[in-house]
Amino acid sequence: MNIVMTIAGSDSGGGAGIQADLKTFQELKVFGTSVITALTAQNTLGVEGIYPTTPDFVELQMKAVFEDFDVKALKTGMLFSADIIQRIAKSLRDQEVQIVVDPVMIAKGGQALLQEDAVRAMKKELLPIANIVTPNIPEAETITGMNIHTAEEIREAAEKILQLGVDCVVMKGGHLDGPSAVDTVFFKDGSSFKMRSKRINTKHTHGTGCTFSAAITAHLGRGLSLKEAIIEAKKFVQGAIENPLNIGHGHGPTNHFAHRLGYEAEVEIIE
Ligand SMILES: Nc1ncnc2c1ncn2[C@@H]1O[C@H](COP(=O)(O)OP(=O)(O)O)[C@@H](O)[C@H]1O
Ligand SMILES: Cc1ncc(COP(=O)(O)OP(=O)(O)O)c(N)n1
Repeated sequence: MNIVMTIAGSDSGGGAGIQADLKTFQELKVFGTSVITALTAQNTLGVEGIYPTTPDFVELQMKAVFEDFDVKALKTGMLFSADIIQRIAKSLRDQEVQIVVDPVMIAKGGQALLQEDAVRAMKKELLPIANIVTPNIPEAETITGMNIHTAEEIREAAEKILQLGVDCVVMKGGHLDGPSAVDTVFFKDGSSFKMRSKRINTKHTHGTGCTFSAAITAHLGRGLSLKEAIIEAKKFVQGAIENPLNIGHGHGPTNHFAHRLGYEAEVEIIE
């Protein structure tokens, strides 16, 4: 059995965070372990409160899992503070594990899930040891200090992020306009490719970023290459968005069961 880990915040509404990650792991047939950085009181309408875990207890959760399991790949999501990020980076120093960083900063409702001074720690401590980082456009703007509108600016921003030491940057296009949802992937050897899918006109996109990065992690845990894992994850999240559950009164969750029901989403790869 391939074992993976999520280091993230809990979403009481079940659509994002630890809950979305574990559902994705289960659907993709890997064994999911979890390290909780914060509890959120949250539903499809927004975040009502945040109760962070102490850095000591984050470290203890990681130690408990690592000393018992051979974790092949892990993802990080909501990390909340610089202190928690520093402790995670320290705990990962001696581990041989593939690392996917989803640089979660702000929830769809506008609530901050990462303190402002934590971005520095993410850039200095976490991205240099990561294999893949998956920023959406606003997150890439915060990391690079750039305004990003054009394809050329997406490439420039990705190059800046690669310079921090990560092997691969997936610039997610969910926040851009147009009939397609296009994500552009850049590797440190200079190669890149685009993944294009139909943009779904829906408000039920809560947890799309969490689900995408968890699916990448699951596929890395199953032994796929970085490129294969990213493509398979895009298909998984597309299927989950295309088949909404229509639950909750706000931005509802994506549908992780679509994959189990054999739904095959179309994703065009442009080299
Ligand atoms: N309306 C949509 N239709 C199709 N794909 C989407 C849509 N919104 C987001 N995606 C895809 O979902 C994944 C997560 O992207 P995004 O929503 O930008 O992340 P985040 O949740 O971090 O803001 C990406 O692959 C993106 O292209
Ligand atoms: C606990 C927790 N973690 C992450 C998020 C953000 O998830 P994301 O996939 O980016 O989805 P939206 O918040 O944009 O819907 C979260 N809300 N809660």
